[in-house]
This record gives sequence, structure tokens and C-alpha cells, in this order.
Amino acid sequence: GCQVLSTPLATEPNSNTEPTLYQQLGERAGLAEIVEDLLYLIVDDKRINHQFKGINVAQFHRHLTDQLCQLSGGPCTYSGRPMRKAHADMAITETQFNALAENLILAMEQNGISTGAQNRLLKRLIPMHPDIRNL
Ligand code: HEM
Repeated sequence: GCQVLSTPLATEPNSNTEPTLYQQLGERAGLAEIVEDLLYLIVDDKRINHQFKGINVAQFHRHLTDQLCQLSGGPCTYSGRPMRKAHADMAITETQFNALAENLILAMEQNGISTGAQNRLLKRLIPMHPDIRNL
């Protein structure tokens, strides 16, 4: 019956012409560029740069890239700490959270990501807000 048709096609990651969010973000290499640009924006942003003093930049870059890759449906596995643990002692304010989100949007803008794809990624990050703010 339908088994022959549905099984192999349905298990393909994306056999239609619609790009996945992961593809729209430029796959892992594109996300790595976005996260690099985000890091430069953070360093220049007086609202939040003090929070990032002394971090392991290479590890932060790798962990955030893997997290966004996995979150957008890519073949990555995030290996960093859970969000509540990673941000537990930072007392991140709403303004600081919004500043980081603003910088992420700017970094995506700099990399030519469409507004639709930007919003799809932001929507998947929203559920992390209470953990990051330790609420
Ligand atoms: C949507 C918002 C955010 C996401 C998705 C996010 C994601 C991450 C990830 C994946 C890590 C790596 C954790 C690890 O290596 O174990 C991390 C670490 C960190 N985050 Fe965030 N974060 C967000 C918001 C913020 C904000 C608003 C601040 C401060 C203003 C912040 C400050 C930090 C710092 C300083 C670290 C390094 C911690 C360390 O290595 O000791 N994050 N974040």
C-alpha cells in the first residue's frame, strides 16, 4: 500500500522545496558566523559586556552555536550546561536579556537572515527566558 511510498520519503530530512529553519540560518557554518558577530556586538555593548568578562570565548562560541543548530533542527548536540545552571549567579535583568536578544537580531541582520527566519529562531528561544533570568 502506502508503505513503499511513505517510509523512505517521510524519513528524508526535507524532501520538499521549503528550506528548514536550520537551512535558512546557513546551517552550522552560517550559525557559527552569526555567533561570532554576536560576540563582537556583546563586547561593544556596555549594557552587558561586564557579564562576559573572563569567560572561555571558544567554548561559549561552540556551545551557543551547537545550541542554536540543535534548536533550529540541525544535526548538532548541545553539550553545555542547562540554561538555568549556566546563568544562575548572573542576576540577569530584563533589560540585559533584551540587549542580548537585540544583538542576536543585529548579528542575524548582518548575515542576511530573513525577518521570518529571525522570528522563527527567536520564538524557539523564548521558552528559555525564565531559566536564563532565574525566575
Ligand atoms: C536567549 C538568550 C540566551 C541564550 C540562548 C544563552 C545561551 C547560552 C549558552 C548556550 C551558554 C553556554 C553555557 C555553557 O557553556 O555551559 C551561555 C553562557 C553564558 N551566558 Fe548566556 N544565553 C542567553 C542570554 C544571556 C544573557 C542575557 C546574558 C547576560 C547579559 C548571558 C550571559 C552568559 C554568560 C556570561 C555565559 C558564560 C558562562 C560561563 O561560561 O561561565 N546569557 N549562554
